[in-house]
Amino acid sequence: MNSSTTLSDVFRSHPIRIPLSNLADFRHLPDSYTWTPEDDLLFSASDSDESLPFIDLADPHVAARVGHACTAWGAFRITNHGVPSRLLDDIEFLTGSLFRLPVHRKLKAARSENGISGYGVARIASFFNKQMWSEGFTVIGSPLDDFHKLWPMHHLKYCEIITEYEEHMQKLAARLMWLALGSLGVDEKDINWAGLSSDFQGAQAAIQLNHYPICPEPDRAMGLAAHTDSTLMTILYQNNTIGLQVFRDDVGWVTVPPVPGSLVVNVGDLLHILTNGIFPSVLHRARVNHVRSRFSIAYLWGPPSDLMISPLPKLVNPLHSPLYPSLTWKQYLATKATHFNQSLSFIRNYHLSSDQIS
Ligand SMILES: C=C1C[C@]23C[C@@]1(O)CC[C@H]2[C@@]12CCC[C@@](C)(C(=O)O1)[C@H]2[C@@H]3C(=O)O
Ligand SMILES: O=C(O)CCC(=O)C(=O)O
Ligand SMILES: [Fe+2]
Repeated sequence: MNSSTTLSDVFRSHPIRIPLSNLADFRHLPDSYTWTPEDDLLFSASDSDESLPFIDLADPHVAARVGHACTAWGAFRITNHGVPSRLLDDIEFLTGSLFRLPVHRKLKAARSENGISGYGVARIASFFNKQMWSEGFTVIGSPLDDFHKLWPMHHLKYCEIITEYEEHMQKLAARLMWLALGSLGVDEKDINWAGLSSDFQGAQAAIQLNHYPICPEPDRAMGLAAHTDSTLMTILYQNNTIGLQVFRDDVGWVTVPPVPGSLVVNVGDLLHILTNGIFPSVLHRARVNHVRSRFSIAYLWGPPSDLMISPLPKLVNPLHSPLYPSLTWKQYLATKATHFNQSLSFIRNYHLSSDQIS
């Protein structure tokens, strides 16, 4: 993850200050953590027993299956992905070790109000009146300084895990991107036109570690509220605890139970833009429970942060005019910091009334 300075600049003009509480201290759910449909329109939308596609990456028809899942769901689960299970155990161990530290130790690496890396609540917290039952840690660029603050004696061991995880995720993300775009007939020259190299060199990423502690009243609490990711793609590992849900307009909330060794892949807003709306970026959220702590690790993968992203010309024609203007990941993150889940419709409407986004 190089050029971290560029993505880190994004939130300088969008500071957030959300108090962190020690969730383990609460025996009852405080009002400030009690969600109702007024706090989030989709809070009580119906649950469905549909299941998210499960794709074996060794399947001979893998590209068609990925393409279908991206079009119909904007998400899918994968197996046979090549990420060693030992590495998944290591990243889960790192995540558990981090969040099990006493609060005063975690706060040594607290994210600053206008910063991007470190310990804190998810950035989307600023859009809700109620607090979410979770804590997070964002890694962009080298985690060395933050990890040194957390584990003065053992930080190098944890940095190695992050580096190895990142290397595997980078390769997997590029492979999945090719499967998804290949299913639409997009080839290397279309990608080069967009300024991306065929191995997606220069792509940037964030790693988001999430912890959802045991909750006294899970039905009234929210772990991570409904959102889409501002990425090209997100690859998520979850520990063996239920919580992730994806939303489909026609069926409601679909639970994505963990399957040991598998990963979940989400289409993000930028891939939605690149495919001119063919792939939806999936709305998802995390619920909590009163039995087991839940951990998840999201690899949020995007383009070089200053590269202009726009609908691929191959996917634009007289019947399908471009739905979105060109913009960089940095510009999109800044839009998201103001317009949150309305960001795509905001830039779409802006595009229809003008041509450029500043
Ligand atoms: C690159 C990024 C995506 C993200 C904002 C960030 O700058 C770093 C944290 C990411 C994350 C992880 C949790 C959910 C999310 C919506 C959030 O609040 O912070 C995503 C952001 C995003 O995808 O917009
Ligand atoms: O914890 C989860 O299952 C979801 C996490 C997530 O959506 C994110 O980090 O962006
Ligand atoms: Fe997400």
